[in-house]
Amino acid sequence: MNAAIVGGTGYGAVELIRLLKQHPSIQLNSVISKSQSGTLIQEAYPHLQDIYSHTMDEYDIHTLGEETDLVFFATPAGVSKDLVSGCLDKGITCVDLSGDFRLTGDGLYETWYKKSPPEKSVQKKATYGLTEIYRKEIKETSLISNPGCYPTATLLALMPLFKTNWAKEGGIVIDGKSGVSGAGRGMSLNTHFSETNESLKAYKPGTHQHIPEIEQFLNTVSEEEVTVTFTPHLVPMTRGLLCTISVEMKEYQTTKDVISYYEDFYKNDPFVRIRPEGKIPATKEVYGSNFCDIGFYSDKRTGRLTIVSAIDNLGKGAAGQAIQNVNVMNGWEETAGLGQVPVYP
Ligand SMILES: NC(=O)C1=CN([C@@H]2O[C@H](COP(=O)(O)OP(=O)(O)OC[C@H]3O[C@@H](n4cnc5c(N)ncnc54)[C@H](OP(=O)(O)O)[C@@H]3O)[C@@H](O)[C@H]2O)C=CC1
Ligand SMILES: CC(=O)N[C@@H](CCC(=O)OP(=O)(O)O)C(=O)O
Repeated sequence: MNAAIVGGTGYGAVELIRLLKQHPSIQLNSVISKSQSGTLIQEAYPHLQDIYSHTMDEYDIHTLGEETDLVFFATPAGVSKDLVSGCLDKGITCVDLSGDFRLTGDGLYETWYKKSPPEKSVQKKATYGLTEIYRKEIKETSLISNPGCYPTATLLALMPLFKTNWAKEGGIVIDGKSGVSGAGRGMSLNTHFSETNESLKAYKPGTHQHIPEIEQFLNTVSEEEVTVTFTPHLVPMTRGLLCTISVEMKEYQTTKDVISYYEDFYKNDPFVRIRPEGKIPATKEVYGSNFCDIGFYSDKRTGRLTIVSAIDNLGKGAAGQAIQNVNVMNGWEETAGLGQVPVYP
């Protein structure tokens, strides 16, 4: 299968290039760059010398239609929503890493992304690519809306809990922490070295665009309406994302019982690793991989359950999960191209 990546010089694209190099059934035949078409990717990323040796292309739907079966959009919000339908018309499968197709409720995308929404007819074709939860739907779609990084870690931690009706719908507190690559490669005052190094800061409390995404999908499995308090933090590390989630339980369950339920829930999912009692995951333990590691502590004293979920924001949080979804869509081994053991230390 021939694939193209749009947004060629961004971090998501570069992670896709790294992972696709190991994929047995996908041939990368075009890296499309708005800012640097005509140049070699190694001009921007010397580590990719001899890894992808064609010059980067301009976006041209006719060439894509003739040469490409699959397009990954690794572009900022607001780009893919206008390009995807042209690809689908030509029979090209699309995987969108941005937030353009994730929010389905009326007015949600405009409110949280401050942009005009995608055409409803195209939006309807999108399937949310949280692989472990929507595998059946993913098999039947040609447009994947890949989840956000914080929602991936949060929903994998919380969906099982709401499916079993153990948690109260209110009072969910999510403390998210991301490495700086989560903000992409573009330069900004917020992310440069002296602003982030030796510092830890919260941003967008209560207003982050991933809040409606988390609530929308939890609401598909909860009895009553779920609301979440989500505060992301920027951490002075390159990669990695950790969500520490506190939930009020309807009835106390021991940590052992919670773990045993999650182990069973994810027993056929090669990328979700449930930690044994007393072991809480760290971002270093998933670095460079497609794993989501989840640990638990159930507090009898407060009646609250703490869930800690760790991913690599560029792996399971973006490019890794995008490839996992393509594997599922094509009936390939779900782990194809994704066998990387986390880089440690
Ligand atoms: N970084 C992360 O950890 C995660 C990112 N995402 C999402 O994935 C997408 C890509 O993220 P990331 O790679 O980190 O972002 P980057 O900012 O690193 O890269 C995005 C790339 O898109 C291209 N681009 C920028 N503006 C436009 C435009 N107006 N039209 C077309 N192309 C444009 C540029 O590449 P060029 O000029 O070469 O075309 C740019 O480098 C985003 O939507 C992001 O929110 C989702 C989960 C995690
Ligand atoms: C550290 C950092 O800035 N992370 C980004 C991650 C979100 C993202 O990638 O945006 P979409 O998934 O909505 O497209 C942020 O908080 O906005």
